[in-house]
Amino acid sequence: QFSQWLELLPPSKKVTGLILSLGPLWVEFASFPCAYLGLLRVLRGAQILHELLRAPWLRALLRIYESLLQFQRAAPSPFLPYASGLSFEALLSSHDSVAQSDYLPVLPPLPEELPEDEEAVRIVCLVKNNQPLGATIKKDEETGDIYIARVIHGGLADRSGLLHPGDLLVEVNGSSVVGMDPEKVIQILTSSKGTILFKVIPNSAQVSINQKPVYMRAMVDYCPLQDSSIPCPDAGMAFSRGDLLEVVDQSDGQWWQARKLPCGASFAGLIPSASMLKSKQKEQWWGHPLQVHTCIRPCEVFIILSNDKKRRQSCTSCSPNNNALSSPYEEVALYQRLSQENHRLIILIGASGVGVNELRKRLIKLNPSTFQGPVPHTTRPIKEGEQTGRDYHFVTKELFEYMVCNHRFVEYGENKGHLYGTSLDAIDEVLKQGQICIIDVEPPSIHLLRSRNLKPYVIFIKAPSPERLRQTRRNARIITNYAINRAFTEEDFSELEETSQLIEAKYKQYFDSIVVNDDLQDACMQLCSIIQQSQNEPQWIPVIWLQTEEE
Ligand SMILES: Nc1ncnc2c1ncn2[C@@H]1O[C@H](COP(=O)(O)OP(=O)(O)OP(=O)(O)O)[C@@H](O)[C@H]1O
Repeated sequence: QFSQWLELLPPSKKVTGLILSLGPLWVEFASFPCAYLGLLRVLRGAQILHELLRAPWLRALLRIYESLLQFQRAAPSPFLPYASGLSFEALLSSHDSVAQSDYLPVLPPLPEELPEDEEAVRIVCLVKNNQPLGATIKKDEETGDIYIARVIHGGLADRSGLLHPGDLLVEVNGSSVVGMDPEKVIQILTSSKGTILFKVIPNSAQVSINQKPVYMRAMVDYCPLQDSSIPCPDAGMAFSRGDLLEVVDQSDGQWWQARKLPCGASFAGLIPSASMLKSKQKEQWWGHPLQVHTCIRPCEVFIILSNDKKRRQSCTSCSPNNNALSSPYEEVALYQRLSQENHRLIILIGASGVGVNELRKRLIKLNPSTFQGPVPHTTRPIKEGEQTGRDYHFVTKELFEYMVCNHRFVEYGENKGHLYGTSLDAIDEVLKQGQICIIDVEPPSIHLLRSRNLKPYVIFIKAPSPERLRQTRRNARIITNYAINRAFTEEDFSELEETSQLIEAKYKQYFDSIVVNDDLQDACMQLCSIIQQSQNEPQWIPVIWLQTEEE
């Protein structure tokens, strides 16, 4: 009904008509919430009204309306029409129907010729709440002018749609701010209560670019409070390796705006762009500490309105990759595996002795038709009862070395004079049979396996708390370089805990999931369900894995 009525109105009266109808609608919402909302849902107009009410321009209009009403109540003036009992709705509709009213102010006619250098001024009224305003300001040191430097995506200023980067800030609450220090402007804002009035000269060169968000996985840690080059530390957003970031604004080549996912904050924070972060990494890499931080004082100020089995040797001392030169962000996209596609490779990572192999064996035993491990290659002679292709691929030393030279092995090593290795071909064989291939490898091998074909899903098997580790492994046996099947010693436990922490700290950006191996049965069940999810539910993967070879 509402939309039909709105459609019948001539274009000039649509806004007026909408405003006129809003008052009663609010009242009805409040009076009969359940029944009325239920009825509204079936009306076509409800959708339109909902969209309209979310529009920034209408919100701004309603805020102005609210402020004027407050002003009217607080200071009735004989010169204003609504002070004489005429409602604000009537004032807005007065252009046509009530234009002849005696109560209307008589405005001087527009001059025939407007001076060309006349600048439009915009008055912006924002209601102070507990959120930051979501804009930064900076001073032009030559002219003393204060500008809006940045409008933070999703913040109050952004949602109002009334403040834009490059707008010249002329007055705050009626006081001129020209030539003032940005910190002083912030002081005025912090000390003022209720609504805040900004007088700005809009940036005429402003272009509104509607950017699509880009999703990135952080491959490095970042803390704005430790970065003196950030234009406004208060607006910065800290992140750690592995965090998923929704980058909502890349218009500035140096400082992007992003939110962490899953989305908690309604507004974005400043993060360094990929090129910016890369150059910071390079600076650190070349080790010129005096040149790293050149900017001593932030130049923008954030406006805040209030406050076979061999023991594995985990290598954790070397860097996973060359951090200084690798990309600080990895663009990702949601991927849902199609039923006709190969399953994603499952990689289990963990400190030696944490139980990676035990969990892998249990999963395969639990459901051998679904889960399988790749058949390893070896140069040792075949034993009685063994079958080539089932227990091992028994190959000659020459063939093994040829495969090494051709990078066919994910990992290989020597034990008692014989070579053993896990090949990429053996992984492919499992996947081609439609099974889920599960492997456990050393952390650095992740890099070799991160490919478009395998789309690996990495699960970190984490050590439980020190107490639970000792309790649960009381009867467990381990294989070491020197002894087969001996009980864990206190030294083993300490080493296991330390290595587990180091692996997590260095490789967490590659982990898709973490399973704490406390109770073996529980860990196995948890692993099983995570693996099913990895294959059947949408997951974030590097965009590059979704591109074809030519791209
Ligand atoms: N949650 C658990 N509770 C009790 N015992 C466990 C648990 N997880 C593993 N174990 C036992 O700990 C021992 C070491 O486990 P496992 O062989 O799987 O280690 P690993 O992580 O593969 O390390 P490595 O490759 O060095 O052998 C095994 O005896 C295993 O049965």
